[in-house]
Parts: sequence; structure tokens; C-alpha cells
Amino acid sequence: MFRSCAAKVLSPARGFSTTTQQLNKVAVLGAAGGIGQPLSLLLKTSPLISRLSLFDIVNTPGVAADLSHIETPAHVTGHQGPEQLNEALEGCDVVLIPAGVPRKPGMTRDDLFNTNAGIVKNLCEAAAKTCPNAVIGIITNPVNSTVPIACEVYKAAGVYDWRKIIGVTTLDIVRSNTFVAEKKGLDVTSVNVPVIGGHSGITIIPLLSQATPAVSFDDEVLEKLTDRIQNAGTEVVNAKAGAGSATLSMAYAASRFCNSLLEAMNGKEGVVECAFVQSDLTEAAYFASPVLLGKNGVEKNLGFGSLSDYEKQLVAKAMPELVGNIKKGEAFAAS
Ligand SMILES: NC(=O)C1=CN([C@@H]2O[C@H](COP(=O)(O)OP(=O)(O)OC[C@H]3O[C@@H](n4cnc5c(N)ncnc54)[C@H](O)[C@@H]3O)[C@@H](O)[C@H]2O)C=CC1
Ligand SMILES: O=C([O-])CC(=O)C(=O)O
Repeated sequence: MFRSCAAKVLSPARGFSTTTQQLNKVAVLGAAGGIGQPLSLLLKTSPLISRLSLFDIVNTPGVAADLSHIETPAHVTGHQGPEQLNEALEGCDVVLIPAGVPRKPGMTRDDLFNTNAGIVKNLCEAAAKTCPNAVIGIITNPVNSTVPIACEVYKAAGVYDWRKIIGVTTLDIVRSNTFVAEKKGLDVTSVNVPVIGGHSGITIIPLLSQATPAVSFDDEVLEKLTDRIQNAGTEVVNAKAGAGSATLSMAYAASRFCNSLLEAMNGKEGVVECAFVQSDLTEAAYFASPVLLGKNGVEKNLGFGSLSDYEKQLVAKAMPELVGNIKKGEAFAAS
């Protein structure tokens, strides 16, 4: 049928409200990469972002030009090379960092440490100087070590606020929700599985006993499902066969995290995500758990409630690796 009123047709099709007035500036550092590009695309469609600043050591002019043609309000700028890093960061409310190398088959996330630790350190030094009040979302692996590195950099710069340095573990929740919904034939949009611990192998601890809606599995299925969630990153690395690790699902997850954060920073109450933050819940100085988000990043650590015996065992098993990863990050930052 012919539609005579273009405005009525176009507005809902774009999927955002043109009357929303938000003044948030978000930067993506590593914006030309496998995660950076689709993440920047998703953020360009967010009504919560008015300025989107794209930084990388290569290719950002092209990515920024491309995204800037999309008919959404966020104003996109591209910044390339270390000399343009500070201008990318000026006035930022949120900085997302997916800069660094991804895994290839046979590698652990810790194998990325030697390359990625220095990248995260340099980028955080610049952010601590140029936008010390921004909330930083660290995606770069190994997250169990890169988040402690970022925190040490902020401490050294005298601007550390634990609420503002957040390791993005949202993909672990996204995967758990998907796998549980598939197994139980549930509507995936109604499933929520908290995931605690860290972001690598056995340090990823899905709390299937706390899933909503409540689900139960026999022991063998529970162990297999837990193992699949813990090794889901490796499943993608192997399927990509040398062409990198999860990028599209990670972009989705980081965009979900960023939108939740911006909603909370703009005053929405009751916004909860699981995230890897400085923590006193366990002997590990950093630990992922559900956190209440607010104006300053993390408003409150909500803890992880009561665990099943199986989940208690998973936490105990994870602890040496997690504590070791954290110490390695702290030692690097101090050196
Ligand atoms: N937290 C999580 O759940 C996940 C984390 N990751 C991690 O994200 C990181 C990025 O992965 P991909 O995007 O697939 O890698 P990629 O290699 O496709 O992209 C990385 C980008 O970082 C850029 N880069 C390198 N050094 C930089 C610097 N000093 N400043 C700014 N940009 C720099 C590169 O030019 C490249 O464009 C990896 O460390 C990967 O392990 C990946 C998936 C999930
Ligand atoms: O597995 C990797 O190397 C990337 C990652 O962190 C994930 O997909 O969870």
C-alpha cells in the first residue's frame, strides 16, 4: 500500500526516538578492529550517545566516514595514531577499550598478556590524564589482568575511583542466557543467568542455580553446560580457525553493557549488570558479580548470594588462576 506520510513511516523504522536529548560522549579505543567496528556501528544507533569518538592506530578515518552517513543523531569523529589520542578522549563520559590482539587456536587469553598489557597501560594513562572522570569499560584480554593494570595506572595518576574501572564480562551472561534458553526451549529474552568470577576458562562461573526463570539440570548436563559456557570463547576461536575470536557477539555484549551504563548514568534506577570490578567478596582483589550501575559507574556491588555446592567448588577451583592473573597485572603495572 502507498504511504503518503514519510515521517510516520521513517521514524519507527529507525528504531530510536528523535526527541531524546542526551549529551553523552563515548570513545571506542581500537575502533577499527573486529570488535571495534561492529561495536561502533551499534553505538551509532544508540539514542543515549550524542558524540562517538573512534580511535585506533589504523583506519579510523574510513570507519568514521562510513558510520557518519547513518541517519542517527550521534556525531562521529575519527582519530588515528597516538598524537590524536588525547583529542579522542577529551570530554568523554565513557571509554570502551577493545584495542589489542585476539587469540588464535591453541592460545589461552593469558598468552595475549605480553602484547595487550602495554596497550591497555598506555591507553589508560592517556584516559587518566585527559578524561579522569570517565567510566572505563575494558574489553581487551586477558581481562583478569588488564583491569588490575588499568586500576594501577589510575592509582599512580592519583585519580583512581574503583567504581569507574569496569571489566566487560557481559558476553559470558549473553552466552549463558542463549545456551540455557536453547536447552530448555525458553524465550531467550526472558532468561537471565548471573556469571561471576573472572573472564577466562575455569574462572568463568555461571550461576545456573540462580537463573531466572528457575531451571534445573541433572549433574551431567549441568557439568557439560558449565564447561560449554567456560569454553565458549574457545569454541569461536576454533571455528574461526586463525581469523580471530568472537567479534560480533562481543560487539553486541559491549553495546548492551554501554547502553545499561549510560541509562544508569543518566538517572535510571535499578540497572544491574554483571561486571569484573575491584571487590572484597572473595580473596581475589577483583571479581565479577552483579553490580548496580549508577551516575558514577558502579553504585553498589550486589554480591553473588548463596551458591550451590557445585558452584562453591567452581569458585574454589578458579581462585588460584584468578588471583595469579590479577597479581601478574599488578606486577606489570608496577614495573
Ligand atoms: N572481554 C571479552 O569478553 C572479549 C574480549 N576480547 C578481546 O578484545 C580484543 C580485541 O579483539 P578484536 O577486535 O577481535 O581484535 P582485532 O585485532 O580485530 O582488533 C584490535 C584493534 O586494536 C587496534 N589496536 C592495536 N593497538 C592499539 C593501540 N595501541 N591503540 C588503539 N588501537 C590499537 C588494532 O589496530 C585493531 O584495529 C582482544 O584482546 C580480544 O581477546 C574478544 C572477545 C570477547
Ligand atoms: O575467547 C577469546 O579469546 C575472546 C573472549 O574473551 C571471548 O570470546 O570470550
